[in-house]
Amino acid sequence: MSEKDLEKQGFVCEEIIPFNDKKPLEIIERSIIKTYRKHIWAKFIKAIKEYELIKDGDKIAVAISGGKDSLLLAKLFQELYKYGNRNFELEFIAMDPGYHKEIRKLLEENCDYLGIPVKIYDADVFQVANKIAGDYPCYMCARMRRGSLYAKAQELGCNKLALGHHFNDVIETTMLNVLCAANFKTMMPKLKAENFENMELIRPLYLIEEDYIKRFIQNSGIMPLNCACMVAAKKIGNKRYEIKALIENLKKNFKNVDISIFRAAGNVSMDGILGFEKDGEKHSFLDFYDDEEI
Ligand SMILES: Nc1ncnc2c1ncn2[C@@H]1O[C@H](COP(=O)(O)OP(=O)(O)OP(=O)(O)O)[C@@H](O)[C@H]1O
Repeated sequence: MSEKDLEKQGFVCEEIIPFNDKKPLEIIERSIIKTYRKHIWAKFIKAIKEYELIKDGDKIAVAISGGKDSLLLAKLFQELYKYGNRNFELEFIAMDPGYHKEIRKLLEENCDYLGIPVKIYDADVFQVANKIAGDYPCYMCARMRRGSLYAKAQELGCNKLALGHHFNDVIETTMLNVLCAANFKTMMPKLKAENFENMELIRPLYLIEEDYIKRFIQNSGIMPLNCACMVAAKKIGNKRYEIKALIENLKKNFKNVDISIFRAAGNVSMDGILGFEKDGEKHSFLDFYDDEEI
């Protein structure tokens, strides 16, 4: 699919336009646990319980890009802190990778309006990724961004970094890996950081569908950062957008196909695979075949 076709379908830097003026903060906060109780709040709590994302004494750095997902993530953590047993601490961090002045201002205004005490710091990610990664800056940018966020979280004494990836990010990653990288690997709800000791990454929006996040933000009247990237926007289209469109099309003919893709990662049959990789080492089913009883 060409960039033009994707744009026509609204898959390139889709703008999220509010449905109404900004609602008062108390109304926005209440909507999270009332209007969106089933599709957002309950799923946030479910992911935290099911994947054991929070442990007593955790200090969690919530990473805010200013987009719809991470703004919601920050509000969810604040609500949990308000009503939960407060067995954890929170920090809110945002890295300015070289945003345009207006975008930085929007990020500050939104966090201010939403009562999120965010610590914004500068990092030269856009320029460096653009310089060293040529036509494909996204991968490099994402890696550098992750490293920078881990470092900031650690500096603040945090042991966890929370990111705003959601259900659709998870299934798109699974499909990207099968269709483009010839492997079966999903996006995990939590993982241990490779280069940062005692640091874990958690994804509390893991079970929340993107459509509800969009709806929540549009109803709140907040204008999130939509397309803050200053580098890739002018370069090639992102394969992720094509996968998004593919899944949308599949949904027309296959009932609950999104849920099936999601669940596949939890139902892998070890008797039905040719090989697997564990801790960087490859294994074949033949390694075990002769030892198994007939
Ligand atoms: N500049 C940044 N500062 C802090 N956190 C960031 C930044 N960029 C990304 N993140 C974190 O990484 C997550 C995934 O980033 P990605 O760019 O894929 O976000 P997204 O899908 O556009 O989500 P969002 O709507 O939150 O921007 C974000 O939800 C956020 O938690």
